[in-house]
Amino acid sequence: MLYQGVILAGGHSKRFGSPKAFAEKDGFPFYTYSIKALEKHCQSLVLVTNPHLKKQFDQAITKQSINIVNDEPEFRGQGPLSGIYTAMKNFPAEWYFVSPIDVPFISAKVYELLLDHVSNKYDVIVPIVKEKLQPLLAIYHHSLQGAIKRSLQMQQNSLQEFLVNKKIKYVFIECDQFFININNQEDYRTYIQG
Ligand SMILES: Nc1nc2c(ncn2[C@@H]2O[C@H](COP(=O)(O)OP(=O)(O)OP(=O)(O)O)[C@@H](O)[C@H]2O)c(=O)[nH]1
Repeated sequence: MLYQGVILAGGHSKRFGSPKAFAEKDGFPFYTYSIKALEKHCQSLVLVTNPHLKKQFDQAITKQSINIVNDEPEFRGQGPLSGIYTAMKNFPAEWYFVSPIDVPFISAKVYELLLDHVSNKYDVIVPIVKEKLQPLLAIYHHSLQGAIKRSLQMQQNSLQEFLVNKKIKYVFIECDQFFININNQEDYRTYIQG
């Protein structure tokens, strides 16, 4: 089975104040933790970003095995769904292992737990952590590509809303540390420097 890693890196880090993919934990930029977690399971990785950040990623990531692309122009700036769609359109695979770039405590273990549930019965395998759905760190089946496209065409950009009526396997995960999400400077002080 072909597994494609997708790193969502097209956000503008407005709340953080500077590109958070390049903020560091223990001397390594945040995005490297997503690469590390996905590399263990995926034959190929794509980082989907925006034209403002692409050059910075091109210079920082030298591994040939990691593709760096912009969101499809027709859906640019429409959020994470646009990144997932771009990966599905340009990098054919059966399942897409998705990660954001602002979860520097992420581990390959999370995908290992989700992978156990991969089955053609489902469209998406999504973690639930402390009763909260985590759709940015989940596994998506390629058959969703058309539905994602239609949703984006209608400007329905919410990932949570997109998942309504999809065949979802919810995977309850105890360890919430993996999902710590750095959105602003206060999060950074609390979780990274604290
Ligand atoms: N490819 C792609 N990724 C996106 C897009 N919008 C957000 N993301 C990514 O999705 C993840 C979650 O997004 P947010 O937490 O809202 O990050 P953000 O948009 O940079 O942050 P704010 O500007 O503060 O809302 C991050 O990894 C972002 O880089 C987009 O339009 N395209």
